[in-house]
Amino acid sequence: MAISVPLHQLTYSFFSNPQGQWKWCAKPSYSFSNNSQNNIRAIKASVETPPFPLFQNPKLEETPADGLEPADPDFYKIGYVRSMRAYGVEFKEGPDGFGVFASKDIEPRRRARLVMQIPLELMLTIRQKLPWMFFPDIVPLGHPIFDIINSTDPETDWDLRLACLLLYAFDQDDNFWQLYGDFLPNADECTSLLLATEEDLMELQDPNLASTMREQQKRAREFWEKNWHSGVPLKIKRLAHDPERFIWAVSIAQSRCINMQVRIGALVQDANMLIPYADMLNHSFQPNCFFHWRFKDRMLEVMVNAGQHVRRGEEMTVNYMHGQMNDMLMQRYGFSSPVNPWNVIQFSGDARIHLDSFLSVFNISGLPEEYYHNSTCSA
Ligand SMILES: C[S@@+](CC[C@H](N)C(=O)[O-])C[C@H]1O[C@@H](n2cnc3c(N)ncnc32)[C@H](O)[C@@H]1O
Repeated sequence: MAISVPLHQLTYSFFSNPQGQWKWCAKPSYSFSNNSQNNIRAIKASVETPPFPLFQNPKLEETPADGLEPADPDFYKIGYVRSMRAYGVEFKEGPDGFGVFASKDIEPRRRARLVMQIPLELMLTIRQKLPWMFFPDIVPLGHPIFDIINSTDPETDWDLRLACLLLYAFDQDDNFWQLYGDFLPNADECTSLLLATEEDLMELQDPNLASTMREQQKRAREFWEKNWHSGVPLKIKRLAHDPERFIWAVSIAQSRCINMQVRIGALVQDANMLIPYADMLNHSFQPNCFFHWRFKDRMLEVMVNAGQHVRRGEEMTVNYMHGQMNDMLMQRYGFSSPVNPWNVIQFSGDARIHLDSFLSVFNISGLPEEYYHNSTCSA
């Protein structure tokens, strides 16, 4: 797992791309190398063909024309042998980290179309309400991590709880997340502001967001100090030797958690879930995909919208947040969107007429659309 890079050795920076999007990153670019041992995300394609037929894996090229790197075949294999299925999609590394791309044209259909299925067994899941419950049932009663998770508030501490479960899963022999962890962003790749230094937070030029992030960092650090003190048993200690490791796990939980109402057996429950493969979908306010929980088979399905045309090579996306402004996107995921519709000042039809008539006094009329937008939209 690529998570032990000491934070103080890194240079973090905020940068905006030509589209006006703000993003925080420990390094301005990714390292395209296949070396998970050296804390570098494994992404390089090999020329082996995966031994399973359902994946329509693209023919791997030495230098991809689109500048994106196909995922390591192992990335598919570890999920496939445990019943994850994907149809007509491929995972590639690009400017926003891993993303999911169409490997063939998807013609518009009257009904939504299935592209991925991920079974419950591969997910890390914690219920939001007491009695708390998690899947898969990997934490034995009496294990001290059980007590640590149990000491939290299920409604507010979902991120701390998921972080504990994730760290615990990494430590379990033969647990799927031990393998999947190699494909998660490490501390210098993860854009979460939880990993930002004080200097970086000052650069935000948003005192509210900066102070929220400081509080969140403090909360995660204090939780680690309380539960990872020198007297804890080794089986707890080794899950997170330092607070940076724990804060990294919280940032993974925050930036990848999917909240869903799932029915498992007779229980319908709100759950916080880390869902492998689905968590590689990047965000768009005009997404072409959505998530669907399939009760019968207890699996998450990623569906392409009805009527949606997706061309080969196009990115598949979901909408992470409805009705939230860029500061919320920054807080949770470490990026903002220049086209966030919730950062637009809402003028009612009348208000806009009033604005136009006010401006006409100054001989200004017919302002381009962007002048009606809130100029503070980049967090
Ligand atoms: C759920 S993960 C998606 C997979 C991720 N790209 C990866 O490499 O593992 C969410 C993270 O992806 C990145 N991301 C997703 N959508 C993005 C977007 N529209 N613009 C910039 N970064 C984005 C951010 O770093 C965010 O914290």
